[in-house]
Amino acid sequence: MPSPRRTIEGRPLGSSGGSSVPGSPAHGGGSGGGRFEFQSLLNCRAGADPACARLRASDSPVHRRGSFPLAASGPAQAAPVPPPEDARMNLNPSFLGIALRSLLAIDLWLSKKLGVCAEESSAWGSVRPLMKLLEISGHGIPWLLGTLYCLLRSDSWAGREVLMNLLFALLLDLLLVAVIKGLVRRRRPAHNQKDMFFTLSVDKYSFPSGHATRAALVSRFILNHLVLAIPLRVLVVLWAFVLGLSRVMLGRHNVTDVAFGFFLGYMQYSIVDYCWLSPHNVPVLFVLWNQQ
Ligand SMILES: CC(C)=CCC/C(C)=C/COP(=O)(O)O
Repeated sequence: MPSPRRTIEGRPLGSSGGSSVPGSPAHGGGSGGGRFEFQSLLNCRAGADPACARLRASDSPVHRRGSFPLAASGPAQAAPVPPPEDARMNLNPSFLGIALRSLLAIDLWLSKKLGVCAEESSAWGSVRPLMKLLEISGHGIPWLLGTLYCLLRSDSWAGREVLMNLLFALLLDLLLVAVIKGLVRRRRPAHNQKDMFFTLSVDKYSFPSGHATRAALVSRFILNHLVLAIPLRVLVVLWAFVLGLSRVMLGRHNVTDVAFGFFLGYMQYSIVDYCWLSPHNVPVLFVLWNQQ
């Protein structure tokens, strides 16, 4: 017969003798301390043991506020030992904590469900090449090289000004995404294949999606600075949306990476618009250009 788990005092846990020695599992000092305390509390019968009474008195939020009669009676009250902060958080998770954990669980579940072309053998594996083409259409390299090429070929000042700002927007986007990815360090989904074209070191992380930020930024930029017929404007918005969706379908990202990416890209355009580079506010850029 397996022997019952014992505390460092030699009394079995879960009967009536949960120890509250700091650093012991029952006190929450070891890994998973909150769970041990919770088990001890469940197994305690009211008034059966002073140690149990001490645990109840120090753990419950009601008792901590001092409004429970047991907390004010009995010899164990002489030196109540408060549990460590992390153990209290395990027992009393905040509303925000529960909401965030639920959102994360829904995010992971939905992202896995939507990752229908993460592999060739996946349900929609046959459209994977098309998704990868979309991936290249939102990659930083073609956008940077394309903008630089157009800038060098442009023969109008108005065109140069717009392209100079697009270049600034693309560089700002790369910088902000790299900083946030480096800070958050959220791993890409487990079902992602590591076959992405030309990545930076931070691109092993997934939050936020760089393709989604670029899609939102560039499409807002184009809609504001190019005169396009309505069908083309719809196409631009559609491209941005499908590009974001394809990130999840390819298994590169979770839904929240893309949603935040869209939000960030949208806000980045506002920054670019606010700091708009022109011969009036940054004459040096345009004077240098004139001298070439
Ligand atoms: C090397 C350059 C200039 C850009 C990297 C572009 C890239 C690979 C971004 C990662 O995008 P996701 O975060 O959407 O996977």
